[in-house]
Amino acid sequence: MEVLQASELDAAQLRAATARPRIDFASILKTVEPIIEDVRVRGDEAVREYTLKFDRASPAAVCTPIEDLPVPDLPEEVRAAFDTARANIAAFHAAQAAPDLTLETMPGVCCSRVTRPIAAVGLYVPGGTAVLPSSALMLAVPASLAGCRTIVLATPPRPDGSIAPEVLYCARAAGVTHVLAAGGAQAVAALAWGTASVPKVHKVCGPGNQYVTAAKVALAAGEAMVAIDMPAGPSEVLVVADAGADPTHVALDLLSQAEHGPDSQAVLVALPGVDVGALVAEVAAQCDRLPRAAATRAALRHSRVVCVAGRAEALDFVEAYAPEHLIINTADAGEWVPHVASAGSVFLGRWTPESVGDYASGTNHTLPTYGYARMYSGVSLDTFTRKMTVQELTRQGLDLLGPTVATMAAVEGLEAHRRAVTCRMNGE
Ligand SMILES: NC(=O)c1ccc[n+]([C@@H]2O[C@H](COP(=O)([O-])OP(=O)(O)OC[C@H]3O[C@@H](n4cnc5c(N)ncnc54)[C@H](O)[C@@H]3O)[C@@H](O)[C@H]2O)c1
Ligand SMILES: N[C@H](CO)Cc1c[nH]c[nH+]1
Ligand SMILES: [Zn+2]
Repeated sequence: MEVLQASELDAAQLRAATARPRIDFASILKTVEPIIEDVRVRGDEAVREYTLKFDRASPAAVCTPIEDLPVPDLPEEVRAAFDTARANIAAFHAAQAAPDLTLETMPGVCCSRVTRPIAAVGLYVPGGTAVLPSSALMLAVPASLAGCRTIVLATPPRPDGSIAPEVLYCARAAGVTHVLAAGGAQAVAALAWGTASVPKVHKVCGPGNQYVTAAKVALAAGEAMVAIDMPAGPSEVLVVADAGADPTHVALDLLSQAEHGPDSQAVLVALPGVDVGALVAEVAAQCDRLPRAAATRAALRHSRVVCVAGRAEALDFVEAYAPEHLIINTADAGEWVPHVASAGSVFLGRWTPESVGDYASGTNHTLPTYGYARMYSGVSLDTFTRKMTVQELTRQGLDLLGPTVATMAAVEGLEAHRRAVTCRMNGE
């Protein structure tokens, strides 16, 4: 891990210090666009072919109603863990439901805002390098709570064509209606266009690798009439540590996101008194013990340590980086939050490893990466709903508001707009 001094960085060096591993979006699009078009034209047949090509699997069916899939038999301990996580995620997301609102803006002019579920949604659960049943919970629990009727979960099948039983268990428990045995751009395209077996959805949500993310962005910008949640790409973490932070805790927190894959990134912001040399050595030593050491080491190659003079400099760097996950491992962690503007999810104090949010505290782990935490929120109940406004005027309300509307319509030269008002007011 490269070690930098925040105070010595000029503007260009700061940009470099906050940069993520470069993604050649144009070249990924060149791969992804023909897949999207092929799935639009040939539907399930194309999905089958790409699944064979990229995942070396031939599932019995491309997409299956969940009730037709086997009920997975998992060890009691694993079921209990999934059930605890699901309960916490459900509790935190159910509490996010905002009441409808009604306001009389002028006498007799009544405006309301009501919430409606998105009828059909697609949930992408990554499965290329690791099976992520936790992502099934993070997506399906809020979709189900929001009241989405059709919930299609897509995930790459295993080599024998089946869906990982852990994903299936979480999908069933959380209210998924269909399972699409496909990953990558072909899965996202099948969800967005719909095929003979895959119900067309209105929104595709969930994290994934560069092909998944590029397909989501390309489809949302095209003719498929589909929305996406956000660009949720390779996982990343920024840890702020003070001299009192346990070096092993800090090292493992950094590694917990680096181990997601070679394109992940881990950044340590070290406050005065941190023994940076010892910490970097601890990261390397802990990394060597991991089953995914090679991929993790690759992620560490573009990870870095930034030494800061104090809280203000640390916060400036956090803002410039806008991390997906922000861990504040300091004695005064609680005092930092009011000063943090841009992070996907924040983990405070000595006893809050990022892993708890990845799995089971109740917050959502589907979060914006790559600096998108500046403008996107993570997945929540809102991800699966729309707000619809409603208005009703009384005769008195129209008399009061009508002249304003008629004048504005006249300014815009839209005569039918003006007369729709005046004919009601005075039969003009
Ligand atoms: N931001 C978040 O909230 C969040 C949450 C969980 C995981 N993640 C990230 O999700 C990612 C998961 O990636 P993954 O690869 O393990 O699984 P994935 O399911 O996203 O991707 C696997 C699919 O990629 C496609 N693919 C692979 N190589 C291809 C190629 N050469 N051409 C075209 N398509 C190809 C295949 O179709 C395959 O099914 C990781 O980067 C992880 O960090 C992010
Ligand atoms: N850290 C990932 C979100 O960026 C989510 C995850 C799933 N499993 C473990 N971690
Ligand atoms: Zn993780």
